[in-house]
Amino acid sequence: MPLGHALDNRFAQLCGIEVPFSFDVKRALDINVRHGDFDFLFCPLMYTGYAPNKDKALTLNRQLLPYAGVNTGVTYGQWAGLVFAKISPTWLDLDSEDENVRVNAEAILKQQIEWASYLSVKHCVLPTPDGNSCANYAKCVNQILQGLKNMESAMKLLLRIPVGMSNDDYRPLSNALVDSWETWNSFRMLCDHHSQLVVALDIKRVLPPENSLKRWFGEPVTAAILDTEIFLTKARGNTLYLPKRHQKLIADLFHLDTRIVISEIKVPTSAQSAAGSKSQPLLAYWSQVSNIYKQRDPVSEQERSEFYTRDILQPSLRPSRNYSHAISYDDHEKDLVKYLHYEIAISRALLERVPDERASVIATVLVVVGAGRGRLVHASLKAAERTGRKLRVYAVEKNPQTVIALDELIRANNWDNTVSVVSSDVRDWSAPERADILVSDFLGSFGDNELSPESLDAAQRFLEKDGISIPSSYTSFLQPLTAPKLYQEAKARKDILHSESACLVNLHNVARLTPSQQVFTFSHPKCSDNQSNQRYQKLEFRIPTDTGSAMVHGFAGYFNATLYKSVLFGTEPSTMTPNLNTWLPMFFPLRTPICVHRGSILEVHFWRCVDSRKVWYEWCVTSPSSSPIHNCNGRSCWMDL
Ligand SMILES: C[S@@+](CC[C@H](N)C(=O)[O-])C[C@H]1O[C@@H](n2cnc3c(N)ncnc32)[C@H](O)[C@@H]1O
Repeated sequence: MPLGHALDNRFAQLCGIEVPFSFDVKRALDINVRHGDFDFLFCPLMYTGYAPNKDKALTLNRQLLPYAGVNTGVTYGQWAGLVFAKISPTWLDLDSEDENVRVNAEAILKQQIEWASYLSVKHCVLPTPDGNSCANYAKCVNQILQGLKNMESAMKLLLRIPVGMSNDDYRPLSNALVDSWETWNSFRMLCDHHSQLVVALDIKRVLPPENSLKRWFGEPVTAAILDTEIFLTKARGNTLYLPKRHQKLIADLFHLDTRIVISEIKVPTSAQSAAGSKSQPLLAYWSQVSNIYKQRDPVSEQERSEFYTRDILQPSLRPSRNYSHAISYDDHEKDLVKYLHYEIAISRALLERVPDERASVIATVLVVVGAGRGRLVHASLKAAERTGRKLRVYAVEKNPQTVIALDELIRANNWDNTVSVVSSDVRDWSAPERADILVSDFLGSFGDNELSPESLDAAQRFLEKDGISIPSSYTSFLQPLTAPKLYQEAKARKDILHSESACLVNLHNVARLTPSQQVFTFSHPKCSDNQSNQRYQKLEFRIPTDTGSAMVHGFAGYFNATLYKSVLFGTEPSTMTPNLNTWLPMFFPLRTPICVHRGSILEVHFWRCVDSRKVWYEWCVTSPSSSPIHNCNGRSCWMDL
């Protein structure tokens, strides 16, 4: 049973089969998909043995070419959903010195795509370009891509790119070898990053180093073709298996929604006996892939709910304008992990501040600044109960709508004796007494990007000299990314605003090129009122030598916060707190992507700028080449004070 059907997902294209040319596509579909184990067919649409007359240029559309699929009874729905068309490579020498060969190749490439489009095929796999010379090939594909824009069916062109080496090619790593990622990169740059040009990876037996492989996780890898030669046979029992690294690669590709294709083209006869059936020689290969799919970690509810937000640029929050709708609070309040961390931090602060013997006499003054609908007030009261300490709470909130809900919560729970609701901006509030503990939740995805430093500066004037701020510090982090999808999205808007605005993104189809590095740290309470909230940081990211070259489309931004002493949480990937859901990573784009080479240094400058009305970031790259300084004077994105 096809993998998609077996998993109750009849329309999923999870595992396909590459078959040789056949005029009778319906029969091939019946054998492999309808009555077989595969979700789709990957097949040539033109007889592969066909060769045009080398001495004569073809007249486009005049010559009848040997196509498959003519009058075969395959429905348009089946062409669209069950067939990936393979554009035959044998005579497609689009960069030939010989003009006739080149012109014929151009004509036949176009005709094949037109034929596929006429049949409603949605995926056409293009032959691998020659790494040394492919400009004319790219020019033809680019012309086709421009034509596709206006067509109803959004056909994708998959460029077939080998990854690793087959046994025959194997030599210890040599500089002379063309890095296939570079071939892909130069081809997509020639086609101006067109979103319908994607990748079909040809997975080979000997895989490149881990970092080099990881680059593909940022690319639009729509299919991965597994040659049967990558499967090994156990000495005893004749059982097929996949090497560990291939297993992991396939699992990672499934995670990116890549379709896996098993190629029937070179099935060894030994495999037929391993499969135990001559009629279905690929069953054993299919089982290996299917097991990898079934063994993936189950998708959590949270992941499922975030599925449709993957790799979509969302405007970053602006504290002065957000939280005007109840829904913003609904989203925040779902994060139980966040509130639990606050509760633990407040408990520890209470225990250290008030000794056991004075617990019944001392009431700690705790101010929640930006109390929202009261979740931090609740966490504070739970901490008091848990530690047996007394509290006097002020809940300060500037949004009058939210204050209604906050007030309601306090009265409904009979907390009025302990909690006073203050409907005011904290900057304008005259506190009736000094606070021992200040609890706030102004952190943004990049730590300080929702004006936590400025808001807490205003609150510090009513904090006791030895008072505690929760959080007590937070640090932002940056990490260079390959993220062509995000780049395409920003570019499609065709304005400077989108190409240099920091956004929130559920990062999925991206490659993280180096570990992240710290950018700005803020601590509270501040030692001196004069300490500025402006910051400047220069960072140097070294691209690992086994990565090869890579494209940087921008930077992911994260944060880590210390709530109180050892109570920490954050989103920085190497230390991130599990199930902390409030914050998506930030994305700081580059207007023009920058190519970095293995072992090189990527030098980045980041500024946090402040004037009397607003706060904003500016950023640029100065090595290996210089970018413009982005978001000059906060012209595209800023936070109002
Ligand atoms: C991220 S929400 C947190 C709400 C609440 N603490 C929670 O955890 O559900 C931040 C809240 O701070 C409020 N706020 C922002 N700046 C403020 C200021 N200067 N004074 C008072 N409240 C402020 C906003 O209106 C919003 O309700």
